[in-house]
Amino acid sequence: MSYIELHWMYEVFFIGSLDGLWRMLTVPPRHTARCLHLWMWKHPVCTLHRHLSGRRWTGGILGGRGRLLQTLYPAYLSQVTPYSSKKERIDMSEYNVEYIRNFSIIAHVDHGKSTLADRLLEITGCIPKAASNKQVLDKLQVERERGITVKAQTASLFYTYQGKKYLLNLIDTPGHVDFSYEVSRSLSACQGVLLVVDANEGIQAQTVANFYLAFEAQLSIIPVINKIDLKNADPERVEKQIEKMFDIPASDCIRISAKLGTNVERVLEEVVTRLPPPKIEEGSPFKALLFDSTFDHYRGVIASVALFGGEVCKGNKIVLAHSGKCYEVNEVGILTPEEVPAEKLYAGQVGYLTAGMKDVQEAQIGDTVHLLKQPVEPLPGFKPAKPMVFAGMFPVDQSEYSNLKGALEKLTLNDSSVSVSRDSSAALGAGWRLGFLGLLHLEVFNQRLEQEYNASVIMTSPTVPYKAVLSSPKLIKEYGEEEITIVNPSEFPDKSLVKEYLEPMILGTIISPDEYLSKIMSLCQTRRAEQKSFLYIDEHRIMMKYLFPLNEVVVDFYDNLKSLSSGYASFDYEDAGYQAADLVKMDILLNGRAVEELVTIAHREKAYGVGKAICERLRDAIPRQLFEIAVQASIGSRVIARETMEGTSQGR
Ligand SMILES: Nc1nc2c(ncn2[C@@H]2O[C@H](COP(=O)(O)OP(=O)(O)OP(=O)(O)O)[C@@H](O)[C@H]2O)c(=O)[nH]1
Repeated sequence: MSYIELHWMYEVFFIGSLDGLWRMLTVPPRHTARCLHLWMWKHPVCTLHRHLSGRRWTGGILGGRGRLLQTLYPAYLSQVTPYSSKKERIDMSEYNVEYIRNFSIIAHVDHGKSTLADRLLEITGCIPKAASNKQVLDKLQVERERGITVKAQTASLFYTYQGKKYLLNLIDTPGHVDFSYEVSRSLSACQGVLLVVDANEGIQAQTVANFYLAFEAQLSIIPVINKIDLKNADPERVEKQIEKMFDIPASDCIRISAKLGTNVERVLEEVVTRLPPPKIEEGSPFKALLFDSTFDHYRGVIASVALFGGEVCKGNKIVLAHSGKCYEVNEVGILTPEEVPAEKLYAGQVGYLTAGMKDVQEAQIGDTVHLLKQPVEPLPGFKPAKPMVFAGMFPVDQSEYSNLKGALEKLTLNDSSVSVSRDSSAALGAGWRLGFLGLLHLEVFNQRLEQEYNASVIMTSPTVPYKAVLSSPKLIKEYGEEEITIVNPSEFPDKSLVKEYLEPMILGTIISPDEYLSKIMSLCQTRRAEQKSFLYIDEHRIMMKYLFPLNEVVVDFYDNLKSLSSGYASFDYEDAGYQAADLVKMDILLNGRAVEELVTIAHREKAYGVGKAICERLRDAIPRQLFEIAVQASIGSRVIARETMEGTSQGR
C-alpha cells in the first residue's frame, strides 16, 4: 500500500488493497479529524466517524454509489485512537505578552494571501514543506475550487528570532467584498497587518478598502509586494503607488514571491520587529473577544478568542456579555491550524475554547467573554452581520423539504451571517427567504448546499432590502413601526399607503487603467450612479468613487465592469445608508394572471427596460404550448411591456 497524500482535513487518499485499508485502520490517524473519508482510486470506500466517546472510530465500507456494504470490524476500530486524545496539553505560560504578535494578512482577491500564509506555516514548521501545500487554511471544498477564502482561519506559529521564542498568531482573511465583515472581525484581534499587493496588478479597489479598515483600527501596516517572480512584475511602480495612496515610504515595503518563498523569512522578522505586542489590561480578570466561531457536532461551538486580560482554563465558568448566558469551559487550546489543547490561555494570546454552546447564534461574533463571578466592561462590540441580498430558496421536489431543512440548519450553524425566514409560494411550495452578505456569498452558500449536503434547490432572483415609510395608520399599527424593511418584493406596500420608499446605497470604488475611463463612466451612468471623486494613482491608473443604488450593482455590474475593462478594473464597495427613491412594484402576468414569484421592484425610470427584458427572457425560457401565451409586465393596472408566445398549433 502506498500512501499518496494525507490532508489535514477530512480526506485520506491511498492506493492499495482492502487488506491495506484494514492495516491502516490499526494505526492512529495523524490528525484530529472527526470524520474520515477513505478513497480508493478516486472512489469513496469507507467513511469513519469519531465515536461519541471520542476514543475510537466507527464507520463502514461503502460499495458502489456510496452504499454501506459492511460495518467495519469493531476489533480493528477500537484500536484506532484519535491523535488528539493522546496529545499532551501544551503549556502556554512561557509565551509572555511581549513575545506575542497578533497579525492578519489583508489583500485584494488573488494577490496571494493564502499562498503567503502557506509559506509562513512551512517556515515556522507548522506544516511540512510539500509541493501539495496549497491554501492550507482554505478548508472548504468551495474555497479550493473557486480559489477564494470564505471563512477566516487562525494559526499560531512558533518562531525563534535572535534566540528568543515568539508566538505569532496569524489570522487569514477572505479577500472578496462580500466577506469584508470577516476582515473587520479578525482585525480587531490584531495589532498589525501585512498588506499584500500583487507586483503586477498593483493597488486594487480592495487593497484601498482593506488599508482603510486597518488604518482606522489603528493597526501597524507592513506593505508586502508579492509575485516579484512574474515576468511583468513592476515592484517599483507599486511602491510608488503605495507611497502616494497610503503615505507609506517605499523603503518600508518588502518584496517577496510567496510562491517561490523568496524573502518570506524577512516578513516574519519584520512582524516581530515592526509590530507591537498586544495591549493587555494588567491585573484584569479574564476578558476575551470572541472573533470567530465554527460548529462541531460533538463539542458544539468552537469559539476563537483573543484574550485582552486574565487567563482561562478548563472548568472555568464563563459568561458571554451580550447574551448573558453562562457555560463551563470544556477545553482551551491553540490552532496550529489544527487544534492543540492547552492547559491555559493567557492574556495577549489567541486560541479557541469549547464550552458546550449549542449553535453559532449563541456565540455572537464580537461578544466579550468573562468569568461568571468577575464581570468586566464589554469590549466595543461588532455590529451583527447585515444581509444585503435576499433570495427565496425552495426544494426542487417538495418531498425533499425536510432533508433540505436539515441541511440548511447545519450549514447556517457555521455561518451566522445568513438570515433565514420561512417563505411559501403557490408555484414553488414551502421554502425559505434567505439573506446574504452579497451575491458571491449567495453563490457560495448554494454551492456548499449542493456539494456538502447533496441538495438541489431553486433560487429566486436576488433582491435588496428596500424600506418604506408608511403613511397608513392601519399599516403602522399592523407592523408596529412607521419604517419597515421589505425583503420580499411581493410584500411591497402600495404607493397610496406610504410617504416614501427608500433604497439601500453603496459607495463604490473603482480602480482601472485610464484607457477604459469613458466606457466605465457610461456604465456607471446607466446604473444611476453619482460620481463622488476622481484621482490618478499613477500615470495610467485612475481611482473613482461613485454612489450607487445597491440594486444596480447586485446582479451583473461587476461582470460588466470586468468585461469592458478586459479584466483590469477592480471594484469594492461600502455601505452608504438609504436614500429616497421613486420605486414601483412590477407584476409579471402570464395570460393575464400575475405570478407572485416574478414580482420585481424597479426604479420608475428603468421600469420599462426591466419589464421588457423580463418578458423577453420568459418568452424564450417558457416551453411553447399548444395555445398562445401573452407575457406582460404591468405597474398597477398599466401594462408597460408585452411579448407573445405563439402556440404550436398556430400556423398549421
Ligand atoms: N507567480 C506567482 N504566483 C503567485 C504568488 N503568490 C500567489 N500566487 C498565485 O496567485 C493565485 C492566488 O493566490 P492565493 O494565495 O489563493 O490568493 P488569495 O489572496 O489568498 O486569494 P483569496 O483567498 O481569493 O482572497 C494562486 O494561483 C497562486 O498560486 C507568487 O509569489 N508568484
